[in-house]
Amino acid sequence: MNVSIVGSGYVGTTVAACLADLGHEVTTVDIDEDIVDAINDGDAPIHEPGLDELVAEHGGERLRATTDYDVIRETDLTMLALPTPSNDDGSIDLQFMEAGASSVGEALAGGDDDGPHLVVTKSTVVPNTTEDRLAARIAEAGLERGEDFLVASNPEFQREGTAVEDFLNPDKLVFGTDDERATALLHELYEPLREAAAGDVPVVETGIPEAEMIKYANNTFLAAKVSLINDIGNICKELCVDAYEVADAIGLDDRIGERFLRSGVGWGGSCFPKDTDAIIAAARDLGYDPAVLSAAVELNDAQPERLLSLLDDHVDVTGKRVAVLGLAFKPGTDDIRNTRAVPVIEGLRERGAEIVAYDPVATENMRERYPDIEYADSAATALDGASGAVVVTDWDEFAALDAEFDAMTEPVVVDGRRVVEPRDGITYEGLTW
Ligand SMILES: NC(=O)C1=CN([C@@H]2O[C@H](COP(=O)(O)OP(=O)(O)OC[C@H]3O[C@@H](n4cnc5c(N)ncnc54)[C@H](O)[C@@H]3O)[C@@H](O)[C@H]2O)C=CC1
Ligand SMILES: O=C(O)[C@H]1O[C@H](OP(=O)(O)OP(=O)(O)OC[C@H]2O[C@@H](n3ccc(=O)[nH]c3=O)[C@H](O)[C@@H]2O)[C@H](O)[C@@H](O)[C@@H]1O
Repeated sequence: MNVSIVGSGYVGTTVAACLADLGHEVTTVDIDEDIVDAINDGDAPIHEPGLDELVAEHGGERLRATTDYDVIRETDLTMLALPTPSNDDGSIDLQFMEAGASSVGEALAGGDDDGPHLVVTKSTVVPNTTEDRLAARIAEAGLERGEDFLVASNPEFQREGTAVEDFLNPDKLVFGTDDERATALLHELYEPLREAAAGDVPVVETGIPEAEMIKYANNTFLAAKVSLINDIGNICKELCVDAYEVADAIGLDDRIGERFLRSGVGWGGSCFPKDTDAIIAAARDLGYDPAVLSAAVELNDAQPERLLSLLDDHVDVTGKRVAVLGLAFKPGTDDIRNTRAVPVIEGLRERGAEIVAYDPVATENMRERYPDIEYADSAATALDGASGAVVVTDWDEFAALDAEFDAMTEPVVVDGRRVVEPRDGITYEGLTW
């Protein structure tokens, strides 16, 4: 098939490169010329394992990029993979989606009338957005839904750090449609993926708002699961009980499941925080206050300060050098959006600490946000002379740290991710164990 994808960030580029690898002709449309040039030159615009190889192989050939929306007229369907950030009150900000939908409408209106063009919402949007807001923007170009264009929702469940692997081997595909022609096109699009996937890939055929809600239910359920294990972990810490042994045991109950039971400094990233806020705001708008989700957010917001209060128990960090190990919101990515490192850095600054931060790949992104803190080029350099270290991201390399702690002035390590091995010579505090 010939596919266009509007928005070539974390999701758009990964989906585009994977679809190209599966044999489709794919063009991404982005307003950022650097991203467009990178893809056409065969360079991935973001850090994501496995993506460099795919973009190197297909970029400029089966995978192309452009700033020109008109290209979508030549394609069989268009996916919208545009940002859906939060407004100040937590509600979803649809300005990028609406601008993209308007541009798609204008591009389609400028072409020949050769049947309806399918526009698929890949981005995470609150239920009814695709039909009420995006279809309306497309129609403003003088197009008729059903005649000139169709809309559908096909939410994406990939995680950063494993996005390529996740996209190619999803646990489900969700097709939210109101028209058999749209359903058929989505089946055609994903047929090569289902053939190549390691296991069976079930397809959930449903309505458009249901598909949109499935995405929020999926993300908020997982976020709340982590908050629940953090709540249990905080109790465990008070009781001197190891929350990880508890989690391993309850994870054996397949009604609970072993995944997403790692307690610690909390969930960050580009999606859990904004999606939880967005669905809470949407619910409150309708007069319903979701108590469990609100509590999950509140608990998550408090974990970084719990981490720092454990450090306070051992060191007065005022005027002292403190190492922050890990800046990315999770390992395997350079993404710092809503990383727990930000409240940790803020809390250390409030305490008057001199921060030295280290991350294997996210340093440059964090330097843009905090140009005035010191960045080390290795964990060893960050620890050298530090009075206290806090672990914020569970990068594998932190598990191998050992003699490096000997260079600390006050060897206190507070681990927010259970990654450092406790050893003789350091005071080790786990957040929930
Ligand atoms: N990041 C992730 O792993 C996942 C994200 N999602 C959802 O996917 C959506 C996109 O997220 P990301 O890829 O992370 O966003 P992103 O911010 O990485 O990428 C968005 C891209 O859209 C481009 N853009 C903005 N306005 C545009 C316009 N009018 N026309 C063309 N291009 C435009 C930007 O230049 C950027 O390259 C969001 O709704 C997010 O919630 C869903 C699953 C996973
Ligand atoms: O909508 C999205 O963007 C994506 O959001 C999450 O993916 P992602 O944010 O990339 O990463 P996760 O692995 O889910 O981790 C999110 C946060 O939870 C934290 N986490 C995760 C698992 C756990 O056991 N404990 C824990 O604290 C991580 O450290 C991280 O800060 C979902 O897992 C994806 O399915 C979804 O597509």
